[in-house]
Amino acid sequence: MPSELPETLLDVRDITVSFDGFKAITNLSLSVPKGSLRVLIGPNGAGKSTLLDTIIGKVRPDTGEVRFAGQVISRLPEHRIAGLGICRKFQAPGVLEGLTVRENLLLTARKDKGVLGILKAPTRAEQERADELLRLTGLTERAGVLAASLAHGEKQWLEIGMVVAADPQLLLLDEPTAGMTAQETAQTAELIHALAGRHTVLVIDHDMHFVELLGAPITVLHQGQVFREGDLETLRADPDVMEIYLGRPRELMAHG
Ligand SMILES: Nc1ncnc2c1ncn2[C@@H]1O[C@H](COP(=O)(O)OP(=O)(O)OP(=O)(O)O)[C@@H](O)[C@H]1O
Repeated sequence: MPSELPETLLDVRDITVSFDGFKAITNLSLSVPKGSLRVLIGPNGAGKSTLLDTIIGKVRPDTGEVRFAGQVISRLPEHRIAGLGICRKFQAPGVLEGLTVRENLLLTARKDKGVLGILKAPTRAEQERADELLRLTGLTERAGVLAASLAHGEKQWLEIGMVVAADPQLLLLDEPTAGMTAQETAQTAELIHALAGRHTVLVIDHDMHFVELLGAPITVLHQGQVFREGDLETLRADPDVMEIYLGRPRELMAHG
């Protein structure tokens, strides 16, 4: 492969997904380069969640295929797909509220997750990984605090840290800033920027202020198809994009 071309990690090829005859996704193709950050937006019912469900193998496409690092994964069982390094945030092992932030990260950073492995003292490498995840998520100061007493945003960052502990190649984040304050939202954008590069990140969000902070290429879905791709400025100037948000144009224009 020529080195100047970015390597495609996720390649969704012409998929159609239906539920009892209703097409939630129709002939959708999407290609995401390795190490990149991509944002997925679209009005309610556009097919965003269904697309993520299809990528992780929870839903099967009727036709078309999903390729990951060149391999067709759309016929693999869900656990095999996860094993290849695709992680969706809600698949994070739930935060254990009775443990500290560091203990939660340490638990997910353990290589040997069997009962006997968990009982052993963590290795130096596992401790270092937990500390690295604390730094990444901005939770170093909160390391010794019980997860139960974290603020909403902090708990979300801990969950992201726990997903990242498995070192997924592709990270799928479905509305990571839901319920967050403006300050927490801005910090989440920074965290996601820090993740991109080592990981490939696909984010769904309705919060256009957050999307603006991400500053990444955007794919607009509408009625189960890719409607447009571009940056936020171009999309906001596109009357057809405004049209599909009709009734909710504020959603697309929102600043803060
Ligand atoms: N399990 C299902 N059974 C039947 N229809 C479904 C199912 N899942 C999704 N749909 C339908 O498929 C379409 C796409 O839904 P999807 O949840 O993927 O949209 P979305 O873009 O994620 O919307 P939102 O922004 O509201 O979460 C919708 O019309 C929805 O009602």
